Amino acid sequence: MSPGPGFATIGVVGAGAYGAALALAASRAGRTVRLWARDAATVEAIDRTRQAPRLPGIDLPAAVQATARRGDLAGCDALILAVPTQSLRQACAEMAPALPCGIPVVSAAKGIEQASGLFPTQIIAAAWPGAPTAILSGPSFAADIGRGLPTAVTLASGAPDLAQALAEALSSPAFRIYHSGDPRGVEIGGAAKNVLAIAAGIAIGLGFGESARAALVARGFAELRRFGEAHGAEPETLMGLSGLGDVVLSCASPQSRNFAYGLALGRGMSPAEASGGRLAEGAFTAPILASMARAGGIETPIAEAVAAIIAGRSGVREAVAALLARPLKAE
Ligand SMILES: NC(=O)C1=CN([C@@H]2O[C@H](COP(=O)(O)OP(=O)(O)OC[C@H]3O[C@@H](n4cnc5c(N)ncnc54)[C@H](O)[C@@H]3O)[C@@H](O)[C@H]2O)C=CC1
Ligand SMILES: O=C(CO)COP(=O)(O)O
Repeated sequence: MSPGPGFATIGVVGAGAYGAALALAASRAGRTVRLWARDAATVEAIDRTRQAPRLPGIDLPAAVQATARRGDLAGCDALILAVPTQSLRQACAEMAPALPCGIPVVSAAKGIEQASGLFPTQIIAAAWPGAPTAILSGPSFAADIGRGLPTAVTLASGAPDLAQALAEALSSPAFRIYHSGDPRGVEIGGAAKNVLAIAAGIAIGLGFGESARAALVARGFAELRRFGEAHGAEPETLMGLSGLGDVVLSCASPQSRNFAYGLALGRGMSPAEASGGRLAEGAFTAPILASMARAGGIETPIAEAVAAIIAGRSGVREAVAALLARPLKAE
């Protein structure tokens, strides 16, 4: 594919699993990519092995150049921030002074900032005034993208033309990017699905079986819709790749770190042990999502239960018993 006008060079900030996968995807779409890591050791490892430490076994092509120098991103036409949600504000603050005014900034994070209740594009807007913002989200494991398996995600911006141009610039045959003008809907799906994946993992870890998982996913999706619509999300967005699509993926697969975290909780590990040092975004999102829902009078009992377990206010069996004791009502 030949680079379209304007997006020949893409900067990716964060050389973890997803940053490396998106850098590779962008290179497959014909872009030149600068992959920025905050530590020189990661850059040295990529230069030496041509693989990112968090995405082992996947070779990065020469079009992906790793760097720890912010100045190397100055010539980029758009920036993708592939860092955890709770680090997004800091990443913006670090990058903004080094980059040209008006460069589009795309978040790939799936969560809600705990301190503020802001979604990723809102964090960028607050921390990087003047930057056009977008969100990329949808069912896509970094390893699947890396292996070139067929994957589809959504890229949304309040400026729909920007979303379309970026989606076209970053798509390739196996990595299909749909575009959307509903960033809030896309980012709410990405944030909430991680909480539901933890809940699904807990149910399976407790040995409750597949029928229980299906019930939890369906009732959890009803929560996601209530929360999303109350925050201005379009129902069609919530039913799409970034909502329903990602719920289906993350609640079904132990490849999901959030699901795996829930699985470990359900099998009796403490919240501190359960992550095994891996990022489980839903553990950070659950408490703030539940508290935002409570403040808005939105019922989210599954998110409440996950938040209570993570905070140590409830054991897994106790939390599930409370869910099962809820009054039966019209669906
Ligand atoms: N791994 C996956 O399959 C997918 C991940 N995501 C999302 O992508 C985001 C990042 O996740 P992963 O890459 O998987 O996590 P990861 O744990 O593999 O990597 C995170 C990277 O961010 C870097 N980082 C943290 N704070 C930073 C900062 N202030 N400045 C620069 N770099 C910083 C870390 O050094 C690390 O390299 C999360 O929000 C996650 O939900 C989304 C879709 C799929
Ligand atoms: O977001 C993802 C898949 O779409 C990755 O899920 P985990 O962060 O749970 O691994």
